[in-house]
Amino acid sequence: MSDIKIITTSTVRKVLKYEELIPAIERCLVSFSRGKIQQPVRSTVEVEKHEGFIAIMPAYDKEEDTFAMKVVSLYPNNGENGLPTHATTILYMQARTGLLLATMEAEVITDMRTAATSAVATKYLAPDNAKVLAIFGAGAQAKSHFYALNHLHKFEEVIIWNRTANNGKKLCEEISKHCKSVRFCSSAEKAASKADVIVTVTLSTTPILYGRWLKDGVHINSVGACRPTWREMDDECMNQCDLYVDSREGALKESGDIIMCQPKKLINGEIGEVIDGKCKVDRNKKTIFKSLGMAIEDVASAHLVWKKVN
Ligand SMILES: NC(=O)C1=CN([C@@H]2O[C@H](COP(=O)(O)OP(=O)(O)OC[C@H]3O[C@@H](n4cnc5c(N)ncnc54)[C@H](O)[C@@H]3O)[C@@H](O)[C@H]2O)C=CC1
Ligand SMILES: O=C(O)C1=NCCCC1
Repeated sequence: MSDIKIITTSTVRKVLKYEELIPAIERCLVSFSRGKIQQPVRSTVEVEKHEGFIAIMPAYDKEEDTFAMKVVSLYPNNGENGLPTHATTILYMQARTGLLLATMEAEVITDMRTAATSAVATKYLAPDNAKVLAIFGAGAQAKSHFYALNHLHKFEEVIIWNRTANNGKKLCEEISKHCKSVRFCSSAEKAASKADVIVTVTLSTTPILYGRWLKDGVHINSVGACRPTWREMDDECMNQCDLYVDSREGALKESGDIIMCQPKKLINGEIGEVIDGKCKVDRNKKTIFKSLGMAIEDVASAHLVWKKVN
């Protein structure tokens, strides 16, 4: 047995590329919805004293014979102290023996695989000819979402809204090298009402996106609000849209946007069912992809990284 490898952030950054990651994510979303993935809904431990939580996320891909487990902590208040709000590690194990092959620093994997998942959802749910992308938030996920979505589709205009204008403007500066028209907008309403595709990637626990702002046919990737009492979208937004999720089981346990919605909001399908042709989509309708994040996305990403370093 060779030594266990420690794979650092800089290695992950070097080897993980959207051109391979996006198809790998698309494949595993289908496998998940076909029941070919063994993945419990993640277990979460609340650390009330510090307003944080820690979750463990294991999954086994029966077709690929790959296994990994991610540990993720989310401490929203860290941001105020200049610390990362999320900390993540993946244990990549040999499925055949259960032995540990590698420990991977997983922040870049988490940013990229979440954005790749939203890119896949956008490919299947967004209106044809989407021109304007609005991103709500300016953190790690906002950045990765721009790059993943820009990889699949060239938007004519990208609008960033963020609670803190300075951070929003900094993100605009960075991504303006890759898109002709990028601007910061201090009004969430104005940003949303122009957009064909909206990405919400904030740590807000109350709605920041309202149904009354939405354009016809808009597609929303809602990536934040991963706790049963947290919201990113108001009831009107939820009720105007057809709703797709990564995992029904996960969404019904964790998504405040779905659990708290009045009247009760029905899920149209899992994105894996859409890709697989088992669930028909009307692209003229407003759609939401509610992403909670799945361990199998980490398994697929870690496997790509592992193949590159071996
Ligand atoms: N669905 C998934 O697979 C995953 C979801 N996430 C979620 O995505 C969201 C963004 O994560 P990161 O970019 O890594 O975090 P980050 O800490 O890098 O950025 C957070 C962003 O939220 C904004 N924000 C914080 N509090 C806010 C409030 N009350 N109202 C409006 N904006 C607020 C900040 O200004 C910042 O732009 C989080 O909710 C996170 O938990 C993260 C990883 C995976
Ligand atoms: O899937 C993940 O990774 C996460 N999802 C929700 C927020 C924490 C990280």
